[in-house]
Amino acid sequence: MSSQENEAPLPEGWEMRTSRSTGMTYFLNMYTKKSQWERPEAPADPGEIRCSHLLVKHAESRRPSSWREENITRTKEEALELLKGYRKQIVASDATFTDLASKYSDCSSAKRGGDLGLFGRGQMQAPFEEEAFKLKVGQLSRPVETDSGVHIILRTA
Ligand SMILES: O=C(O)CN(Cc1ccccc1)C(=O)c1nc(-c2ccccc2)[nH]c1C(=O)O
Repeated sequence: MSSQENEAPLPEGWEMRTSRSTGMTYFLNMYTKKSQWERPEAPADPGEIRCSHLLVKHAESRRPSSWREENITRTKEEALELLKGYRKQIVASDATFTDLASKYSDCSSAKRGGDLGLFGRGQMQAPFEEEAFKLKVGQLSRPVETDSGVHIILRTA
């Protein structure tokens, strides 16, 4: 029994492989298919993820206007209260994320149930990216503030 087999399980998203040419053990990131010799300490970076979000804008949003409302005047606190209410409904299964995002999100993605498609790091505003890349698939974020407004994020892939 080599030391490798009886060590702690690998972090999520990694697999152990043996090099056909050298017989050496290496580690494969199952998302990006990148390999490395060092035993990984953290879950594999997924490279790209897919999320949906529900954005509630407010008077301090960089662009306080949306398909829903020409001139958005609610305060940031009111926006946060609205968003917490939507999150409660989703967690209690009283409504679906897609349904509420379609009806209430101030982002143009509301037309797609909040779906933003696949994105990698460096594409979204930093607070949004930071929260989104922490989520496991199927997990719903806590409210996140960006220059656009306040969001809840659902990781879908
Ligand atoms: O922040 C601004 O100056 C204006 N934006 C940026 C924007 C505007 C149109 C389409 C995409 C992004 C928004 O306010 C905005 N941000 C988002 C957004 C923010 C974070 C993640 C995904 C979308 N959606 C919107 C929107 O109107 O539809």
